[in-house]
Amino acid sequence: MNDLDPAAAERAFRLIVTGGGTGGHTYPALTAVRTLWARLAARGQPLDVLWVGAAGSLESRVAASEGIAFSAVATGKIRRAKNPVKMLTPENVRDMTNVPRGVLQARELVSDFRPDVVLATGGYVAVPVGVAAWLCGRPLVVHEQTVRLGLANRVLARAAARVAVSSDSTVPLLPESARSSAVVTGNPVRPEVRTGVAEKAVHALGFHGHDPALPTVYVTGGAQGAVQINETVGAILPWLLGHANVVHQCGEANVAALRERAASLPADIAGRYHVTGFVGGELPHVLALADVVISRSGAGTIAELTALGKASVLIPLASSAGNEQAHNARHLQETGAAVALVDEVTPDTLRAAVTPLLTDPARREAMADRARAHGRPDAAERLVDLLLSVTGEANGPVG
Ligand SMILES: CC(=O)N[C@H]1[C@@H](OP(=O)(O)OP(=O)(O)OC[C@H]2O[C@@H](n3ccc(=O)[nH]c3=O)[C@H](O)[C@@H]2O)O[C@H](CO)[C@@H](O)[C@@H]1O
Repeated sequence: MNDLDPAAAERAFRLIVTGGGTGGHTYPALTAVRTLWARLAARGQPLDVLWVGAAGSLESRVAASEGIAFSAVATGKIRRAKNPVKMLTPENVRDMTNVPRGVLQARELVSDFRPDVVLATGGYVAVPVGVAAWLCGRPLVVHEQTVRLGLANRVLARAAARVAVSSDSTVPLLPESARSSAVVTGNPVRPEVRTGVAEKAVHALGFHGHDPALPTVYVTGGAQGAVQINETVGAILPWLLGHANVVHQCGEANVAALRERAASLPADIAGRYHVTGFVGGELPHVLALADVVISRSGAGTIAELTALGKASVLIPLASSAGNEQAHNARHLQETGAAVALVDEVTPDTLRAAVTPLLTDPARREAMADRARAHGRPDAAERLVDLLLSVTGEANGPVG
């Protein structure tokens, strides 16, 4: 057990965490909470956590399943348009009024809870909570998962005591006033992601036709699935199954159509194809089984693929904020750590990108090693160091 001032051991460390909307913002927050809990437990100090998020959201479900106290605040997504007048849609006007309402609700929560620190991991809901932290003079740590700052974090970076970023290349892109408070921590990956066992995936998925003599391709479009990836993979599926087993995560909304399509595959290869809407608790095992991953390039997925060292073909979501998924994919491609299919995504370009990775194991392993060189397995620990280091610092107008 580490040394700790006895007075501090009696008192719980108080954390408000906010962020969500997607897995990319939610899971790093969860990983930071778990890592902080373990760090404090090792020195005999309890942790009190309140997660502030949107009602009915992914983060509310994750907090409930982890036994973390949760409070909802109003939040609004501002839909951007090139012409500012076009932003005055009824949805935007309603959502704009939600933001000040959310700030008032969050200010009450922060002032009642009196956190030692507030951690914001992005998403629209983080804005009112981060602003409330600043208004109440509580230290705010912002964590950014992507190379380019998301909109919520661009707003909050100016109010933060520290801005934790996932890549060195983010620092020059920060607002000038936030650069001196930037710390490169990396993007925390859920610890269980590194504990997968390939054989367990075959069992957990009921993937009875899996051929252990062939490599396995994991196709994933993020939590919702990606129609573009589903269609492009679908067009080369009979060819792909001639060379590999395929686990295809396609999004719950698409699973029925893809299963119907799979029913017409020739019998000798059909067993090598496993399609599923969402990969839940078995994700670590599926990643362990995968030799090649075909995926979107959201920051969470990239952090996992680099932490594990996986060869991948990345097909970025073209409409991601600031085109950051394309930036993520190109960033890895520059060092041979992935193949980025950015401009021309067709069955032919996908087949050309995947072929050498399936037919040449040495090439695949070299790419996996270069991907691993980008990984930051200690990201959660570094973020926790930062949370503990700002405790007691004054921040904001009343600090
Ligand atoms: C559409 C959108 O706004 N995307 C953004 C969102 O990504 P989004 O959250 O969609 O995607 P990420 O790659 O960041 O994270 C997805 C997470 O969900 C997990 N997963 C996925 C599928 C599945 O079946 N099971 C499962 O557990 C992945 O392993 C990963 O941990 O936030 C990221 C982080 O700010 C951004 O980089 C993305 O551009």
